[in-house]
Amino acid sequence: MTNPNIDLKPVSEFIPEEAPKRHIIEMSPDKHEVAISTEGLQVRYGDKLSLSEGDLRFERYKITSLIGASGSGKSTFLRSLNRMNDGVATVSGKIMYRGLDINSKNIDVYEMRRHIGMVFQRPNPFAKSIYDNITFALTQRGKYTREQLDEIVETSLKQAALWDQVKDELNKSALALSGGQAQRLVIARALALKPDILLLDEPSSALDPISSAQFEDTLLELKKYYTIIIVTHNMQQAARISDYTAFFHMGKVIEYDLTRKIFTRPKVQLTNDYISGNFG
Ligand SMILES: Nc1ncnc2c1ncn2[C@@H]1O[C@H](COP(=O)(O)OP(=O)(O)OP(=O)(O)O)[C@@H](O)[C@H]1O
Repeated sequence: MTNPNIDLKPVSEFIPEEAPKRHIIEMSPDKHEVAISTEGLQVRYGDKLSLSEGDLRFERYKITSLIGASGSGKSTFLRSLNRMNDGVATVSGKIMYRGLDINSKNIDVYEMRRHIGMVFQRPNPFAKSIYDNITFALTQRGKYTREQLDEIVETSLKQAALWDQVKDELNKSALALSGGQAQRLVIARALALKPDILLLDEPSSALDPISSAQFEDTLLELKKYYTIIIVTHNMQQAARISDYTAFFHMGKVIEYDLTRKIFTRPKVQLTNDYISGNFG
């Protein structure tokens, strides 16, 4: 007979769920130059812990893709890297950039974002001319001559592979650009601030296949000068452009390795299931 004073829980609740196996690449300082890293990063929306991802390192001048099913925490992670979750979520842990914890209170977030730029899923040009879109943020905080601005506009548009298409109509409204051109413009806008790291959140999901292919070529060109971390749902894209891939699942990175290893011989079954389309 059971004792009615004891609230018996099902036995299954006493057995801890087995933590999924993980495999995270080691990056040794003598072999890999690390551009940005996290230490004990956790993100909570209200009471809900949505991301608990300890220590990850991202190599300089490489492209790292963040992949995983919807809701696995990719954007939450990416947005935390340049404090886009401030005011939206509670982000604890360290984000180390050039020896500084940029998640600490005394950081000038605006200044930090000049170093770590972000481009969102949907291109969001300002209702201004192409030229002013690129120079707007610069002129808000600094003094530049017209010649300096002209030079920055030209260089950024060239890097974003848009210069040839728009060089004769820089005063045209940016709202008249096509989707692919607008995405390049917002990249040029981010590049004008001369960032070190570019964070891209599904940047080509709204583009047609041709624009998307051109966009991938642009990224491969940009990685000569920038460290790129990109969220993508497109497995082929991750396989084509990235040096490293991190697979997210339920707020954790399950596997993080060289892209060719992730896509040819992943070490964790869950990764294999995801890339072979068994879930997500
Ligand atoms: N602003 C928010 N407020 C509350 N919960 C949020 C917010 N943004 C994300 N979440 C939750 O955090 C978890 C991770 O979401 P996140 O958007 O980071 O996933 P994701 O992998 O980027 O998904 P997707 O591929 O669909 O963009 C989800 O459970 C989501 O509901």
